[in-house]
Amino acid sequence: MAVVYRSWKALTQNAILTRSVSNSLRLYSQKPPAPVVPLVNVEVDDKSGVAVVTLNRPPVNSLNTPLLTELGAAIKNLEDNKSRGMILTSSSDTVFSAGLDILEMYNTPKDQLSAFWTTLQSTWLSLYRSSFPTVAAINGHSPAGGCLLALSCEYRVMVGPKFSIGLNETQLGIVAPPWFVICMRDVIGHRQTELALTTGRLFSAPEALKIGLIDSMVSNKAEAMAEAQKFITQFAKIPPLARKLTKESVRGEGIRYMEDNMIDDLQIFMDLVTQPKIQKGLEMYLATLKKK
Ligand SMILES: CCCCC/C=C\C/C=C\C/C=C/C(=O)SCCNC(=O)CCNC(=O)[C@H](O)C(C)(C)COP(=O)(O)OP(=O)(O)OC[C@H]1O[C@@H](n2cnc3c(N)ncnc32)[C@H](O)[C@@H]1OP(=O)(O)O
Repeated sequence: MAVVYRSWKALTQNAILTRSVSNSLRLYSQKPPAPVVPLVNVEVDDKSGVAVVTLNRPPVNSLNTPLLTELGAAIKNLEDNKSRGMILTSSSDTVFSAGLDILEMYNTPKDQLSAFWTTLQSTWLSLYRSSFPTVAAINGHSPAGGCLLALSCEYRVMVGPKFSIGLNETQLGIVAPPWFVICMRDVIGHRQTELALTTGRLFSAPEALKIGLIDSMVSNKAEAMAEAQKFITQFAKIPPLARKLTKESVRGEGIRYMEDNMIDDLQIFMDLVTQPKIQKGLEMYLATLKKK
């Protein structure tokens, strides 16, 4: 028995030695690990105290769980530090955000699907009810979830005329949840929302300006940033608590909807999106995007 033990021990020690030599050799031959690039950049201007939060998930800033988690953390951080305001924009020249990452909803295990949706719910709520002023500087296309992010800010400046924005969910065979609808309705009104959502219409920037989906159209990102700063500056003289409570009151319906219905909303999402027919639709939509 002792012999067996000794030889087993020698064997394992030998294996450990071999493994550690080969690990070291592998380390020498490996490239240095790629730097971890944040999916969301936050830069706070020293003078104005305004934070520029830049979505940075090339190529199209599709919203997956890690990006939404980072965005949620960034907003919480600004909240904790009593931020003066936030401008939400994109590092891409052509896309603000392509909306929810369809790969998070297609063929996804249930626990991941559930984590994805609850992260979206909580990040959305923290943006929508943030105590500080928020502006979307929309410097590219902004369909579906991208439009939701923009609608959740208090002011929208969009680079035009060539980019588009809207809630196009029905075109994909899915449904914009009630809180998406509330956001749209509060900005463009009931009638326009019904028309826009049932057709899944994407609006060009001039069309969006006409129906009030955006507040202003500019010709480049620098102009968008300047106008966004200007919007936030007007709050310098407004007492922050009065501002925050007023915003919460105006946005009460959306806030209460989410607070009271988080679990039901998740359940409805899970039931709908896991249906074979919807999965097939998402598969076909992904294929058309790839074929372009
Ligand atoms: C009452 C009950 C309620 C229950 C609710 C239930 C369900 C609803 C669930 C959710 C609501 C959904 C919200 C959404 O946001 S769904 C996403 C909708 N988004 C879109 O339709 C936009 C699709 N993308 C585009 O139109 C274009 O990409 C673009 C944004 C106009 C940019 O065009 P561009 O030419 O610049 O890029 P490409 O098209 O070549 O794309 C590059 C690359 O990215 C991939 N991609 C694009 N968009 C997405 C996406 N949203 N998700 C994942 N991947 C995306 C594309 O396939 C390309 O990939 P490749 O591998 O070919 O490089």
